[in-house]
Amino acid sequence: MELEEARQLWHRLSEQISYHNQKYYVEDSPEIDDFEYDELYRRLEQIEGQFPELVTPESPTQKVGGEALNKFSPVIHAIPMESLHDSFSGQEMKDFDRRVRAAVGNPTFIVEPKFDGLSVSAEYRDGVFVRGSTRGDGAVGEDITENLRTIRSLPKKLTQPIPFLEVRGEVYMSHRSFFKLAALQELEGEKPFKNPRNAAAGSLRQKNARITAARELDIFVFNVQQVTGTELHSHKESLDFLKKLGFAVPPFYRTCNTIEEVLEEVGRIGELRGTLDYSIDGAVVKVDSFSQRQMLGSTAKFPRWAEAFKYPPEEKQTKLLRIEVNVGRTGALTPIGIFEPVELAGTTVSRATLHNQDFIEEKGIRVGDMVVMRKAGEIIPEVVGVVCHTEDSQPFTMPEVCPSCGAPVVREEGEAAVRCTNPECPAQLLRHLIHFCSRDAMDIDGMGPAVIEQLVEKHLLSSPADLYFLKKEQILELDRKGEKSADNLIAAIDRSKANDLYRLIFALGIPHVGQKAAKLLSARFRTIDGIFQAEEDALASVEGIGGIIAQSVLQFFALSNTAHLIGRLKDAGVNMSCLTAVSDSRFQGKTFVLTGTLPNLSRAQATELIEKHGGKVSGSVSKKTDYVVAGEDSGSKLTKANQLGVAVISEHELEEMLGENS
Ligand SMILES: NC(=O)c1ccc[n+]([C@@H]2O[C@H](COP(=O)([O-])OP(=O)(O)OC[C@H]3O[C@@H](n4cnc5c(N)ncnc54)[C@H](O)[C@@H]3O)[C@@H](O)[C@H]2O)c1
Ligand SMILES: [Zn+2]
Repeated sequence: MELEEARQLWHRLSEQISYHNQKYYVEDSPEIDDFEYDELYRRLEQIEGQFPELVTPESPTQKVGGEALNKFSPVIHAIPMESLHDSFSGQEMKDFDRRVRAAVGNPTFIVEPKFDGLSVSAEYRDGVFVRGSTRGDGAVGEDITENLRTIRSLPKKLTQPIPFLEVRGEVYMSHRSFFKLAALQELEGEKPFKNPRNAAAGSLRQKNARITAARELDIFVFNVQQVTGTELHSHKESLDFLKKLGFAVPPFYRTCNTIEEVLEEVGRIGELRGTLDYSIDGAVVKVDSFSQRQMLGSTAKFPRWAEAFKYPPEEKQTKLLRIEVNVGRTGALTPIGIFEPVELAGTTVSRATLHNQDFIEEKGIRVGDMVVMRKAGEIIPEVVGVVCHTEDSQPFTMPEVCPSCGAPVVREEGEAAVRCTNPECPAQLLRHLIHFCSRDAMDIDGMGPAVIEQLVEKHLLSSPADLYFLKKEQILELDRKGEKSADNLIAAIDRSKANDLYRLIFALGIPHVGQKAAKLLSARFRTIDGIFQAEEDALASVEGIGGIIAQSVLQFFALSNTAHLIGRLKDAGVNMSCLTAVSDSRFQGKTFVLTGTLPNLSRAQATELIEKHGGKVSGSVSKKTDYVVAGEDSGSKLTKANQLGVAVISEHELEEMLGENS
């Protein structure tokens, strides 16, 4: 390769790497997996090895990845938070061993798991936690003290009042907590994190530490950055010291004297990794003795006394036996591939999401195909691609009805997913109920997700209508529900029966019908039956309701389950009429004439009121006039109205026609 060619390649690679660094470190939402990233990085390293003149301080190989965000205050790291150099083969590990031996003679190594989370520093004064920060670019990080404080496994007070201590560790999310969070995010219609590492990073770097607190993070502490009043001589000694102070240190590590032992332990950790409840993306090999570490020193980016070994993602071939369709809690249908079981990174894999029809088509997947499976982010298996079709391979198409309830499904414009729209679909029940009771919908105080979940589990709720038939004794069976709170809950349910119609319409969860559209529909059609009977034209002609909403309303009311649900809500005594007259159109098509002086309203005010409700105000009385609103000193217009037999009303009567909320 010529220098010029190398320079171009260098530019391209460093641009790509910088882009992915931004996605990964700053946005916590990578687009490629670590393995692919590592390949780009290694190509850059190779080019720089061949053409050292290309290396600048700006090169991604010379900088620690992250960048402090200005939403947090900066923290200057007194001791730089370095990265680690990666090895991908036994040969590279042997090279590392040789370099170390050349410099220090006979080293002792410690081999630990490499936790895949977010690197942080925590500082203690007199044994009390005072400050925490992210690694950032290694020199300057972000102040995340309040966020770190919410992590239970990080001690806030040490067992000894050490005058000053700074430690380094990795914040992570257990797989159990990750799956729990992903389920919650799905329920709330949020975009779930791709893997536990992003979940940990995204949860920790929250401006609002209360969000962090809800996220169940953990930490392993593996290094003493600075300490006063104590002399430490080796890594092993410092891990013991940290443990005694109350820190969670790596749950296992091994002392090795030869590279053979090191490689054996690296292999063992590799086999173990699928069985752990936290993600590891490698093993770290460290020189134990601090005096030897000092002799080895550091490069601009990482210490020469440590090396990370990265396990390649495991890939295996297997056969796609069939595709099941799962209905999520948002009603989205997801095709799930069922495979001949294979061992991948320590666990047996037989299922993987195929996401949606587009994914299946892009990859050309057919039932019966031989495919390559990979475990991404160490926990979620994925299909990399098709190896070959077999004789009996069959193309797959998504069903047109919901596999859970049989209702027709719809694919919304611009969306990859198809959804079931049935308001009583059992798969979506929980989410529907939570929405139904929420503040902007039926506003049932005390009926939150936890209570609803218990009621569903006990089979006491299988439709929103069931809420209105709940008995106090049934509520008393729930956790932490005493007499008083059961009474309150029953009262809140009861109160919600009197809600205005728009709340009910919104609560039904009709696709595309938000609170605003619910208000417009309620005001225009006045009753649930009015909406039920409305034709598409009538629906679409309401200002603010477009064709899409009209279609969606029509589809929703055409479902037999909808009629059934509304029937039961009616039986329960839930209000089905519009109670407010805010900008409704009850005077649609009516013409008014104002005459004389009205007792309270000016002409302008009266006109505004009539127009607000869809009426027209005209200057002269004719046969087409519907009402003449007459005040004091009405003259010829009143006479004319009487002659033509047009209804004459007073201001008071006009107001009565509008009800209270005019
Ligand atoms: N997918 C993407 O787009 C993307 C982008 C950027 C970076 N990445 C990933 O991040 C890696 C580079 O990130 P990096 O510079 O933070 O390096 P790194 O994560 O590979 O290694 C350094 C880190 O390991 C952590 N660590 C975990 N356990 C440890 C232990 N027992 N002892 C010491 N340190 C331990 C430390 O906190 C340290 O910050 C890449 O190799 C890639 O895997 C991915
Ligand atoms: Zn369904």
